[in-house]
Amino acid sequence: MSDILNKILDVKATEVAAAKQQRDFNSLRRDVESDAALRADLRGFEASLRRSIDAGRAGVIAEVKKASPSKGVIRADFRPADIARSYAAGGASCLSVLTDVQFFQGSPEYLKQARAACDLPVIRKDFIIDPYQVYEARAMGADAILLIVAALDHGLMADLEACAQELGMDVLVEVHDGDELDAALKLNTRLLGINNRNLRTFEVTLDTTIGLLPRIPAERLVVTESAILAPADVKRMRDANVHAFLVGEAFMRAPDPGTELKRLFDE
Ligand SMILES: O=C(O)c1ccccc1NCC(=O)[C@H](O)[C@H](O)COP(=O)(O)O
Repeated sequence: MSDILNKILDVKATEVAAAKQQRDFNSLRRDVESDAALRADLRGFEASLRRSIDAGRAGVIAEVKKASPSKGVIRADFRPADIARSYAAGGASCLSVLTDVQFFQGSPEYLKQARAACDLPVIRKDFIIDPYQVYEARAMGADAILLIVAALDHGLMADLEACAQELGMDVLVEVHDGDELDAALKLNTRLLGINNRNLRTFEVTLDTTIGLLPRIPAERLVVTESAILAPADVKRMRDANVHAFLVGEAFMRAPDPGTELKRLFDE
């Protein structure tokens, strides 16, 4: 069965092959590793989330997302730098910027623009299947990458994690069910995303996060992802001891995303 995740992964394989034709891996790697300014320019993604939580607030990864496969165009008037400034003013801990072009109408340029407009650490939100994309992520300024367990076998996922961590980036590993959780817990990263959206069917339920919580060791920092739309959703998660959130649509549909962030998390 060819679902949306498989379609996206097929396109990613083609994109990576084309990118390597434009610029080979060794050249990209040399440039990233020899750039002293880039090496020094890391903002600490996990550290920023933990600072918010240690201060008694929610850790909010605020997403910069124009469109998605499940919802189509979400924000037609899409200005990443303005959105980033609004999120920073609204109290976000970190940004998530979609860099996928074909399915989310994102762009690496959007990541650069958003990061340049504020002091927040940024995760490259894309479908990473090759070390080449990890180096690309750092080259565009990313402080963290997302690894989706449903898209990767364990050996590759461990290699991608090692590659990101060698470059000083944090890794958010994303799961949706118990088997994926078992695989994710074999990685070193402490950032564990639970996606409430099934990436194959688009169904959403916050029960996904709640159901997996008892199996997660205390040292992991759980990030609940997708379908957080109202203060009641935030309360439900915080009552269950989940204090880190990745939110896109609810903010992107609001006239001022940072004001909506405050409304959702301060009410
Ligand atoms: O959102 C989709 O339609 C989608 C489809 C296929 C793969 C991934 C997809 N979304 C990525 C995300 O998980 C969300 O952008 C992120 O968690 C924020 O979700 P939301 O707050 O519901 O916009």
